[in-house]
Amino acid sequence: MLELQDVSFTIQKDGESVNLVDQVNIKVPRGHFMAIVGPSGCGKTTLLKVIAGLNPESAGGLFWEGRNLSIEGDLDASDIGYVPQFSIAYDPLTVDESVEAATRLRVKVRNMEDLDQRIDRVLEETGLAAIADRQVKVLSGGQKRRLGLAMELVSDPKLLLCDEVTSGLDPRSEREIVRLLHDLSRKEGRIVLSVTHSLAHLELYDSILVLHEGRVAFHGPPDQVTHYFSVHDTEEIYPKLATQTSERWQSSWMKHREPYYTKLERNRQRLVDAGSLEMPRQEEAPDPSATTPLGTKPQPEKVRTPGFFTQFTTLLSRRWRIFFRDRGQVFLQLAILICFPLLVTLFSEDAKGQIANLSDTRQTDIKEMISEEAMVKKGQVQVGSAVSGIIMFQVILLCLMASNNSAREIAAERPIFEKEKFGGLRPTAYLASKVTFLACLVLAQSLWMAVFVNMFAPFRGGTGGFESHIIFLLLVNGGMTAICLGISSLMRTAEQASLLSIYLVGFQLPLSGAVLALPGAVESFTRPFISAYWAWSGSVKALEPKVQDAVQTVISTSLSEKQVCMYILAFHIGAGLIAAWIGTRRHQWD
Ligand SMILES: Nc1ncnc2c1ncn2[C@@H]1O[C@H](COP(=O)(O)OP(=O)(O)OP(=O)(O)O)[C@@H](O)[C@H]1O
Repeated sequence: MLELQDVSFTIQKDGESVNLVDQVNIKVPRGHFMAIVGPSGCGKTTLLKVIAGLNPESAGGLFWEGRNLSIEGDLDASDIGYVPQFSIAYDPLTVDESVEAATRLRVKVRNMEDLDQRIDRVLEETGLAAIADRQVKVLSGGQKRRLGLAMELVSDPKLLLCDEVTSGLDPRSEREIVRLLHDLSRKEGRIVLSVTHSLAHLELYDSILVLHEGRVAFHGPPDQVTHYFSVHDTEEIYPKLATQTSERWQSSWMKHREPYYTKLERNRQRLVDAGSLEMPRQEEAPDPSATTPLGTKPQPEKVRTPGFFTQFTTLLSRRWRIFFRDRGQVFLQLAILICFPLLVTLFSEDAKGQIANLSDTRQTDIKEMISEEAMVKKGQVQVGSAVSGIIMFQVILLCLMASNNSAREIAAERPIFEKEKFGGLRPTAYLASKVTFLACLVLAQSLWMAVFVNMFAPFRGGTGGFESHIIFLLLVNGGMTAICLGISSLMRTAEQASLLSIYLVGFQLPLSGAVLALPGAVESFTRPFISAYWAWSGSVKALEPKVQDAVQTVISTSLSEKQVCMYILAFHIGAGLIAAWIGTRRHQWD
């Protein structure tokens, strides 16, 4: 049995305490289907989140089979299913793939047969078997709600919490979903609590909880609700609620509730006698008035959460599948991959001759060069500008790619991630899958940028210079990708994350000092944060001495040693990953 004793949830608003849920007392036995209804803003979702443990209660206690959840710990993630108002499936995946991923993330299966059986059973139960191959994006509203339920049922939850799963559906689909929830509550002693605006189909519920301004105004059998409120039709309940304060409704309910609870109990006994309630295997039908001390009854087979590696591989393969199914994303990535290096080579076309001349002049016609000092200086300036420009262009384009890689990566799917975290997903497995996916993009982009540009405008490096240049391109792309991932993980919305990441990239060039020298005070403050500077500086230091000299003639910004540049870029990667890790651990349901 689920029992709430004087449960309140309080927030601070304008320096005052406001009770969004106020002293709620209810008892819900196993195998029970309860509707939570009430006018908009009365606290239905808030109460559901308190029961789920997403909003920790400010006062009172929640009990599960007599066990105080606040003291003895919450239910296991697999024991609770929470179907939120938003869709928890990815549009490009099929129904089958969505349920499979949910199962692999939530349930430690014994083998492939066990996995298939679980998926098939859930698809059958929710009526989705016939459309298992259909993509989520083409499902109807009702089918999406069924899918949301299916993805929660994979772990056989004892407590299924549904938030507005019927809103926006046509009357027929709404009835089908309520009927489905009703049937689910008849299996394995499952408690199903459903928040709904709709006062239709109330007869399918075992009990109706009417909330008013966070307080209980009624909790009893559906056929008693009109009688209690002295109305002819359920539609008249909400206007009736507005006729007196919630305190009065609450105190009135506390006085009258016993006979209604007796009726609820009688109804329940009838169901048990008729064999309509299927109780959990190895568990006796629980006595609703009894509290069960922890561990005194044999427990049904426990569903266990899979390990890090299973969750990591499931998420990674799902990410690649979503990537390849999204043609727009694949096209954009390919276009960026091909066009950005192409752009650099176009701009480097003129510079090639100048760089070659610098080499020719020095090696074959040194005497003439000395006599024509002015010409040499001019040549040096041209070569220095060209080489520095090409390197910085590569660096900036890679920074742009980085922000495109990761700015939305976590923020855009935050609600789904929070939902999966609630279901037992480890944030470290999630982050590791993101890092692995992004590392592949970073590798492809940086290596191709370095190699492609080098084919048309060879990098004039000293010993090991080109290899160092590749490393700096990898590090700057990796650093910016990690930082943008951190931003994506910390920001509340994908729009905020994108905007901040674009600003970050936009400031790289002016603050790098490669184009214009910055005032000393500004430079020493901003430089540590400007990845582009460190990659550019490191790459310039990797040039052969005479080309490096040419670059030095056109810049007034000091260059840093290669080792220092590498350490700082590695630090940027680390800082970005730490920010991403902090963000993923943070609770950000809303
Ligand atoms: N974290 C919060 N901070 C401040 N106010 C909140 C918070 N969560 C909920 N509220 C407010 O508490 C009230 C109850 O919200 P809740 O979402 O529980 O209502 P509801 O009954 O589910 O509404 P609806 O039927 O419209 O979905 C609303 O006025 C809402 O604005």
